[in-house]
Amino acid sequence: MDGTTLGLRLRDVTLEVGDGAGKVRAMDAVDLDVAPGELVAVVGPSGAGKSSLLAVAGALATPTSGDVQVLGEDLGAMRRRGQGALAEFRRSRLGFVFQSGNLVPALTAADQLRLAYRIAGRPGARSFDPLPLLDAVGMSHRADHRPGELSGGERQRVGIARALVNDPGLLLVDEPTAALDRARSHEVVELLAARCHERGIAVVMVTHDHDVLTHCDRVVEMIDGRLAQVPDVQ
Ligand SMILES: Nc1ncnc2c1ncn2[C@@H]1O[C@H](COP(=O)(O)OP(=O)(O)OP(=O)(O)O)[C@@H](O)[C@H]1O
Repeated sequence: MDGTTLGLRLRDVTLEVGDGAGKVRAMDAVDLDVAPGELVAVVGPSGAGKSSLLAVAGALATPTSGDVQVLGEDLGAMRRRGQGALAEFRRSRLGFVFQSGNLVPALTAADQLRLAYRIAGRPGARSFDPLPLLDAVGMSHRADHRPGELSGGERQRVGIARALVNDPGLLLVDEPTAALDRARSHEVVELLAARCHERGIAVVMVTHDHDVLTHCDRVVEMIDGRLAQVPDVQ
């Protein structure tokens, strides 16, 4: 990827969901650029279209119109090559972090990462060592713990490490602090920002938590499907 390739580029993206009288414009003429190594927060009221934006950027939803480029790849063109191409792109180039970690209950922290590595189709799955990544999120001492034996903040940190196993170019993060207290929320978003800046990952983070915006490079607000920059929210 050259220096000018954006992590995410949305142009005039509209997404209509539902049918007939229930049809809703979840995204309305949205433009957004996210550079490599930039953490952009998306705020806005419930139902504004924030999750829809993540779904479109993550190739999980097809926009009604407009252009979506991820890491220089046109998702529309990729979709025309087939769902297999999109799924492969998602597995190999994108990372997702969900509310409360979304971990597999039966697996240890280390095995969560091993499984993700295998699913991502990375080479040498047998010899993959999850410890450096767990260490990077301050969790190597909990490598053998299952999610039920971890705190909310610890689960979220494992979720972040898991999202990084495929070395994603674009990380999509949905309400990472929803289950956390204030101190843990800061810790988790600080960690995301550090990883984003160190590794040059473009990050889009949906949040209701205005406390953590100070760690973000830029904040945009969605209202009724439309996106606006938020000046000086920090
Ligand atoms: N499958 C669907 N069918 C009909 N309407 C939908 C569907 N999915 C989303 N919507 C509507 O699209 C709009 C945007 O939803 P979205 O989930 O993107 O909002 P959000 O900003 O993420 O909300 P929240 O903060 O509550 O998670 C809402 O009005 C929602 O009700």
